[in-house]
Formats: sequence, structure tokens, C-alpha cells
Amino acid sequence: MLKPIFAANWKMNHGPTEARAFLREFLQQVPRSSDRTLAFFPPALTLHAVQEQLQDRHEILVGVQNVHHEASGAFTGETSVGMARDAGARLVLVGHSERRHVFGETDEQSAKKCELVVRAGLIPMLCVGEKLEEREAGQTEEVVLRQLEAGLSLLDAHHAGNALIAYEPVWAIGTGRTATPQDASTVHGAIRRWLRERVGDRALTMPILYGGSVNRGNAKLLLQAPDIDGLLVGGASLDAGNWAAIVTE
Ligand SMILES: O=C(CO)COP(=O)(O)O
Repeated sequence: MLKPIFAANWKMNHGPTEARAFLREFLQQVPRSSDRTLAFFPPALTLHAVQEQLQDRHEILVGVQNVHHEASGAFTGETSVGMARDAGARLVLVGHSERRHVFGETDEQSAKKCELVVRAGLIPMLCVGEKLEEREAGQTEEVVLRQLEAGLSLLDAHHAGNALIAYEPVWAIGTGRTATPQDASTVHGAIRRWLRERVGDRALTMPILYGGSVNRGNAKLLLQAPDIDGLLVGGASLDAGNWAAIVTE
């Protein structure tokens, strides 16, 4: 079993002041441990405050929730991967379902983002997941593997093998409806088999995270299921005490 990764995606929550208060409380409750990896994806404007609070805890990874698919230019309101790196991010979420379905991000853009992220020396966490109607039509694997293939298409096997993958079924995100450990594990297994074709045995140690209505009641069971190597959590990561309990239980 790989060392579990607990990743908090704060989405558009927690400005710098709230983030500082969150981390003061969280760090008191969560001692350093080599048994797990922790990561935070705060909003871009909060990144600096998070880095400041984590200055003695370099083992905790910090990332951004998105970058633009071009390296620089006239893109008002956007963040480039170079800026993310300069600000201290080590990870970048790519292709999150809200980027895809609320902001219309395409597979091609996800691919370009992954390429820029890797070139900048950062690590992409590529998010994939099917919509409810796709699941009901029996298309889950087809959709997930298509997104995976497209997202990693511009990377060589070495860099693709360094990516992190997050399976987040769209119907489970923020809905209180979690995939069962068995259902999630089946999809993770399909992802791992596909990755093995693409990057060889490196796929055996590539973390595949599950996300979608993870909470204190289901986190452990999900992590016990085969091929689920970590959790990418939205709502349940917003309260310091609750998130501390999930990562330490
Ligand atoms: O989108 C998610 C994490 O990236 C999941 O969000 P929730 O945990 O709120 O369902």
C-alpha cells in the first residue's frame, strides 16, 4: 500500500485571515508524521499566508487550484504556472470538474496545462471523472480513460509517471453522495491498468486519489479499498478540527 495522501481543495473558500486561523488550529492537532502526505490547495490569493504558517512544516505540500494554459500574456484575472512556482506552489490541480463543467475547460487545455506544469518543475494532479448521465449510460471508464489519455498526452512516460491522478465522479462532488469504496476502487483499478500501459511499472506507485463527498465517516473505508491511495477533499477540509480528525484517524 502506498503512503496515503490527504489533499484539501479549499475551492473559493478561506482568504488569508481565515487560512492563518485554520492552520494554527490544524497544526496543533496534527503532529509531523511520515505515515501520510498532506497537501493544501488554497485559493491563489491565500497561498502566501498558507506558506507562512507552514514554514516549519516543509513536509506539507501546497498547490494551486488552477493555472492558465498559456505561459503568460494578456489574460486578465488568470494565474500562470510560473507565478504559481514563484509563489511556492509545488502541485497544480488540472482539469478539476468545476473547471471543466463550470468554466468549460477542455481536454486539450488540461493537456497544455499538464505540459506547462511539468516544464516548470511542478507536479500536476490531473482530475478525471464522469457525469451522472455518463455513469448511468455505462460510460464511466470510457470517459475517465479519455480524460486521462488526453490530459497526459503531451507528457513523455517519465513525466506522466510523476503525475498524480484524482478520480472525482462529478455526481459525487459536493452532493453528499459518495461513490462506494467498491465502485471507486473499480475505477481506480481501470485507471491503474491504463497507466501501466502508458508508463510501465511506475504506474504501480503512482498515487490515485478519490474525491467526492469524502467525510469523517467514509474516509477510512475509502482508503482501505484497493488502488485508492489518497483523498482529495472539498467541503470536509474547510473546518480545521474536522480535517485534522480525518487525516489523523
Ligand atoms: O471537488 C472535490 C475536491 O476537489 C470534492 O469536493 P467535496 O469533498 O466537497 O465533495
